[in-house]
Amino acid sequence: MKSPYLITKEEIVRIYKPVNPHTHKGIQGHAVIIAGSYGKIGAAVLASKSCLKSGCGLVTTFIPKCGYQILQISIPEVMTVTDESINFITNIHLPLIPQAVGIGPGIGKELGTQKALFEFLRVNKAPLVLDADALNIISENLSWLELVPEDTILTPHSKELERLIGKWNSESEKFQKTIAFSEKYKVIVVMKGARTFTINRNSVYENTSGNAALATAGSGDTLTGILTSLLAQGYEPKYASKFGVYLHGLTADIALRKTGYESFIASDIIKNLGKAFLSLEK
Ligand SMILES: NC(=O)C1=CN([C@@H]2O[C@H](COP(=O)(O)OP(=O)(O)OC[C@H]3O[C@@H](n4cnc5c(N)ncnc54)[C@H](OP(=O)(O)O)[C@@H]3O)[C@@H](O)[C@H]2O)[C@@H](O)CC1
Ligand SMILES: Nc1ncnc2c1ncn2[C@@H]1O[C@H](COP(=O)(O)OP(=O)(O)O)[C@@H](O)[C@H]1O
Ligand SMILES: [Mg+2]
Repeated sequence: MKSPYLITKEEIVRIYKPVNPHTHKGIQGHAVIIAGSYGKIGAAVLASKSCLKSGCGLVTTFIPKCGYQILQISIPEVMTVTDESINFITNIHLPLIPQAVGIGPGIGKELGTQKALFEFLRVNKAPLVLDADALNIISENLSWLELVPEDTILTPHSKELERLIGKWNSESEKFQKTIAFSEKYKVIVVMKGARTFTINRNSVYENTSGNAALATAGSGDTLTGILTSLLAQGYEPKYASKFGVYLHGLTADIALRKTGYESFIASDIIKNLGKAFLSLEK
């Protein structure tokens, strides 16, 4: 394997498109987050809030009924559409055409949710982020990846990656298998971990921001929201995937002085998104 390209601040500053003063919320993009099940509505809250706080104009979140009040009270800026089922997602129906969709955090693996994911993948045309249980379900149905838009972004942590590509015997085999997977299915794989690598076909990019404070519940759910927001704003997946992981890591680098490693939580990622964007302005 070639040595990875580093995702540096200089490159991200070139990718970053500051907000046009004449824009409006319709132009900023409408993102959809499909997330949550009973006991894991927090994943939907975190993904939705990070999505809205990363610059898209509108966010609609699709959740099972049990999450309705939680979501509306936690984030009044986000619109909510509920499934007919109370505890988990069974039938994804969206009253809009989204500019991007992020699906998977906290959805679980109930049979009804698996069917709903399949039906959704069959009809969806919007740029897509697949995370968490969406990946776990797809691991058992890899042919479903033939349904997703080219350059869909997958964000597995190492266990989820193993479910997708199978076990590896060395680091280099892990990269080889992930590159082959990215090529076969024409997707971008963000291999999350203490070091995060973005694999786009045979190109490997290593993120240079972030620290161990990110090792906390919901940290990946917020990354899904950030990536979905960038896609909804029109960033191409090859740029959104690098920009998103860099911004996500940057929030932890900014927050660390105040929170230390121990008290940093996923909500601190969201809280520091503003400072992260500001630090990219020339
Ligand atoms: N508030 C909420 O609503 C929250 C909801 N959430 C939702 O819960 C669902 C389950 O998600 P999950 O990721 O916790 O479970 P799972 O896929 O079994 O993986 C966990 C196992 O993987 C391993 N592991 C190895 N390397 C790793 C790494 N770098 N990063 C992470 N793990 C790594 C490690 O195993 P070990 O190394 O111990 O063998 C570990 O035991 C999912 O839908 C998610 O969105 C969460 O976001 C939390 C907040
Ligand atoms: N030690 C670490 N250093 C830097 N980043 C980390 C570290 N541990 C975890 N992360 C980052 O935190 C996020 C964790 O994602 P994930 O495991 O999906 O969390 P969750 O499912 O709880 O939301 C990933 O972006 C990962 O790269
Ligand atoms: Mg996760």
